[in-house]
Amino acid sequence: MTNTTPSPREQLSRQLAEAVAEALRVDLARQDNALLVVSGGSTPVPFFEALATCELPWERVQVTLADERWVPEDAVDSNARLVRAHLLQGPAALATFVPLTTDNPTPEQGAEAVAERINGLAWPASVVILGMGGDGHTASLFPDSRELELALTTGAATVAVRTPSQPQPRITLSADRLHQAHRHLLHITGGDKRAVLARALSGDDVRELPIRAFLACPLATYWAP
Ligand SMILES: O=C1O[C@H](COP(=O)(O)O)[C@@H](O)[C@H](O)[C@H]1O
Repeated sequence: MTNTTPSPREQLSRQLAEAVAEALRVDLARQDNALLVVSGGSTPVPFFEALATCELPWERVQVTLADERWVPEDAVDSNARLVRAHLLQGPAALATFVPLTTDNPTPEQGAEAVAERINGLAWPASVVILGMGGDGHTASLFPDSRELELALTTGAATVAVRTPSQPQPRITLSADRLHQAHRHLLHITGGDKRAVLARALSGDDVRELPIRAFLACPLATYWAP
């Protein structure tokens, strides 16, 4: 007999998907469109798949990313590719997806065009779902990024980011733009990330652990082992 009990991570993804879908429904009851900002990486895949099955007027939902590697959309490590493959499926394919890259060779050259595109969306976002790396980065706000200070302080929508610890240049939504959302959720899994979050909660230096910039949003944490 096969074991059909969902794993804690699957249960977490389902709970997160239901919470996000309900938040979108609430906002869509009083406005034409609602914007969802998602993160990339490996953690959100089961959440994307669970959200894609939720009943929503998807044609009124807009989706964009908290950050992106400056790679072609069909690259294996493209967050846009991940969203298209796992979230924009079935009825959810009717959502409007706005990616964060252009054909320009660098994010510095493309950032303005991306900001223009992004500014056409239904801000403030209904929900921002943040991820977090083992170094305390969230979106592409990395502790070792040259542009961390700029990304934390600018009023612009996007910032091109160069980070010694990362192989590709990136583009990120600014902290200001992310802060403007109505709701902030953190989706993380595993003991290592729980320990990083505990460390973040016990100090206040945002440059050491950039996730600290969002702890007081308030930030609802979805964690599973
Ligand atoms: O680089 C990134 O990493 C974080 C976390 O990724 P994960 O693979 O540990 O889930 C993610 O939140 C961010 O959007 C992504 O660009």
